[in-house]
Amino acid sequence: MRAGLPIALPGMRVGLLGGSFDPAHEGHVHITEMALRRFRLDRVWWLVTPGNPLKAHGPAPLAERIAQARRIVHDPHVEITGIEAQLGTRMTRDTLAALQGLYPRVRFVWLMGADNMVQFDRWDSWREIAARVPIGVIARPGWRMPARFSRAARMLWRDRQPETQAGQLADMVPPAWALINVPLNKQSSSAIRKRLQRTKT
Ligand SMILES: Nc1ncnc2c1ncn2[C@@H]1O[C@H](COP(=O)(O)OP(=O)(O)OP(=O)(O)O)[C@@H](O)[C@H]1O
Ligand SMILES: O=C(O)c1ccc[n+]([C@@H]2O[C@H](COP(=O)([O-])O)[C@@H](O)[C@H]2O)c1
Repeated sequence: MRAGLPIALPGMRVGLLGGSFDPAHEGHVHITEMALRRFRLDRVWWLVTPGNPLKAHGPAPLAERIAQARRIVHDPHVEITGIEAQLGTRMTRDTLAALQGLYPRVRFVWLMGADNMVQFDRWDSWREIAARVPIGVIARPGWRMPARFSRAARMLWRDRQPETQAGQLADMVPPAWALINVPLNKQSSSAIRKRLQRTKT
């Protein structure tokens, strides 16, 4: 195992929550706890990205975002990582390929909020991502229906699992995905950034 990377035992179910976390907020903590419980995961690793390939504006420095995320997460089952910077990957497809090479016996599940499902078909090699790992989608206010009827969801409709099967998602052979309904949380990093900007001016 490469120095500095998280430890995972063979057979562990690890959820990967990729994000800008600019800044991390209670919504991230909430969906992480929901994902741990409903997808029956052993761990969730936050992958704090050096920068979302689809977002034009660069986020705050990685070290700052990681330090702030660590201040708000207290669950020992959750690890805040800068894995993509460590591995030198930016595209999710490349990150997953690298992680699956490094942890061949770990069962990874890609996690994302429903808003990301709506633009998933614009991600690099998104069909390959869906073929590599099961995907757990978590409800977000205003995005449940758009996610359900998104282009990616339509193209992967055969692979959609009923919510009642969410606990088995990590054991399924991909492509497989499930959308879980959870108590909604309105927090968003862009709203926080806007508020901070207003207080500065
Ligand atoms: N309140 C929330 N409910 C559900 N999912 C969320 C919520 N906040 C963030 N997520 C999900 O967490 C992951 C990381 O999100 P990200 O760091 O982009 O935060 P964000 O609040 O969505 O940021 P921004 O407002 O800048 O887009 C994404 O998959 C996103 O969909
Ligand atoms: O690989 C891609 O093409 C790709 C395109 C858009 C977003 N992503 C990933 O999606 C995750 C969520 O990003 P964000 O900025 O919405 O928090 C984060 O891990 C990004 O690297 C990945």
